[in-house]
Amino acid sequence: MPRDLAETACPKHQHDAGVHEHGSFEPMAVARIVAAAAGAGVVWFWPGRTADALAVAALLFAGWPILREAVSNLLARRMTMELSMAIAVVAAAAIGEFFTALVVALFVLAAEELEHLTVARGRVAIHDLVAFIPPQATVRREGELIQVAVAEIRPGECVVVAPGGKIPVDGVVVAGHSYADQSRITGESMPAEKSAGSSVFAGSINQMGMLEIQVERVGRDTSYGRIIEAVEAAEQSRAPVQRLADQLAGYLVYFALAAAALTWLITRDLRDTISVVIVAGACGIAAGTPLAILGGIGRAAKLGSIIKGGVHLETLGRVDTVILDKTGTLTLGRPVVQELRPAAGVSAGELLAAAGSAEIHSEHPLARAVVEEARRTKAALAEPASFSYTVGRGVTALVDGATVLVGNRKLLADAGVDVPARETGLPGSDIVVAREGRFLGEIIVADVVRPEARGAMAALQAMGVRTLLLTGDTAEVAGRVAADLGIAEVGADMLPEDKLARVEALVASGHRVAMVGDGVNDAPALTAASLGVAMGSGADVTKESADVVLIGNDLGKLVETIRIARRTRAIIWQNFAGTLAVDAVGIVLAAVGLLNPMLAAFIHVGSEIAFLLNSARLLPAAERFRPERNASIQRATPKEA
Ligand SMILES: Nc1ncnc2c1ncn2[C@@H]1O[C@H](COP(=O)(O)OP(=O)(O)OP(=O)(O)O)[C@@H](O)[C@H]1O
Ligand SMILES: [Zn+2]
Repeated sequence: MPRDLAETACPKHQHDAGVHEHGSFEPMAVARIVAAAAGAGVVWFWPGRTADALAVAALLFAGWPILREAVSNLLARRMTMELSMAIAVVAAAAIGEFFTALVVALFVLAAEELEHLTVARGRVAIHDLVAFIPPQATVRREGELIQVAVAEIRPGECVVVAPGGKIPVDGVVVAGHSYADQSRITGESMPAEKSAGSSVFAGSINQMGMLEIQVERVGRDTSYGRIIEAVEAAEQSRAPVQRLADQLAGYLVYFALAAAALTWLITRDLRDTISVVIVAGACGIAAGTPLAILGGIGRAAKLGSIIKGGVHLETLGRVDTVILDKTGTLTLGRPVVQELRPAAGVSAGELLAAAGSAEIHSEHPLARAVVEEARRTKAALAEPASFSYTVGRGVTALVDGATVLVGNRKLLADAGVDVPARETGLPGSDIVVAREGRFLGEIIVADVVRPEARGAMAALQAMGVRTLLLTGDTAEVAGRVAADLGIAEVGADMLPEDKLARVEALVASGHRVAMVGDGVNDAPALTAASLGVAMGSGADVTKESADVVLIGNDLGKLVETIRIARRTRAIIWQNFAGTLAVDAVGIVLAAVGLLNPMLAAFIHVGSEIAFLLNSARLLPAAERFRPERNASIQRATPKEA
């Protein structure tokens, strides 16, 4: 069940108990760090029995969480860093090296605190998203304006948003004129003009005038709600690389303990043995990996790309083939009738009326274009008595007692209609129409290629990604679009099952395939692909089956999202390689007696923090609502209007 946005707006629900709220210091952790430092100071400056007693007390107090964690790990038969560090601390204390024990404990505690702060910062950046929707909104009920909780607003109601206010719902403007900053949803930094009929999104900021909005979606159902949901899911879901990271961290502990045993057997030097145990750190990968994934997903969300989990981010970073559907994906999906070509003895109006009537109930973009043109020219439309749709072919309807076919040449040919061959060089896709077995003529429909599509395809190719256009349209139209956009491979006249088979074949041959689509009939191919990408304007099923949704319908954002995914992968692998290198070198140095336990602890903690910060580079900057910046946009925009 989708939870309500307002309900989760309280950040308390979001954090698990172990993590500090809002990235602040926890007094108890600070007290333990201070105790360890003070204890170490006392032993160093005033050595003696009293100092030793104080040191033991400080050690018990400061080292308690490490010890407790180690014991619970031991009981759970899990090999962790806490366990090896606890062994080292206890061993050092046992041979009377209280200073060493305290300093190692100090390093471990400080590193843990830093780790918590970094991870918490990542979560704060993301929960800022949640807190962005105001809990209350102004609604018009029975003619009066009242304040209600956002959770209580229902679709169909009207909300009023004052200038400078945040838009709390997805909906359509019914009155007012303004500009909205939608950067949080679409990643688009230019404010968009809004007037009656415009769609607005929850999470955008109304910049200038009063807007009255008819509510379509509230809370988790809004585009913004889905972004939040995706990011939260990402926090919880575990990418395969995460399991690898945890395993690797476990092996490193075993390896360090084995190396320590060997060191002891050969050198009989307890200090060197302790150094070997201490030096190998793995939190840089154990904690750095989820942080990188969280950062990657958060960053993509800021662009308006919803990635539904770490596993998909990982797949996206390895995609080598991108398959695109034509209508709605490479084109705007709003085709317009260009030309009517009635057959001899048929009038243009008759052709359009027959086609328009048959298509009245079809949701297909081509059908909408035909119906729109029929309405615009006031053609005589009739309600069809029956209506059926053949996937990838077109519609068959009973209009005024006559069977009307509207679709491609195959539809008519299958019904035994004599259709003249398709002329080449038509300015768009052609729809053929027949009534009672007689060819009535052709309707030429053209769609506009998305302005960013060409640049996006070029960028994908530059990144070494193969692009492929698969469409149900004719080879001529498909070839023209592909040539225009610089796409090398084309599959035309494809039924949804042909697309599916093609995707499955590519996946089976070892390619990592992203399928980008928007239509209902793209859903199977999206599911079969290694990664399904849906356009935000697409059908709901398509968005459901997809692993990534491009809310802003911008193919350029797809390219940027792939870049983010690749960067995330690169950072995770840097951390893996770095950790292995530091640990290997450290263990060797410690075993041959070149490190003391404190230096070993310093190397352990220092390298871990370096890798953690490496991951933190991916986190999007925590951006709060900044009135100054928005005010300047507010002044700048009207000039253009
Ligand atoms: N309602 C309809 N009216 C007219 N023609 C239709 C209709 N439905 C399908 N067709 C014909 O069938 C072809 C394939 O349709 P389909 O919906 O499978 O396309 P698609 O593969 O999703 O297209 P694209 O790749 O362009 O998005 C269309 O190009 C059109 O010629
Ligand atoms: Zn560690």
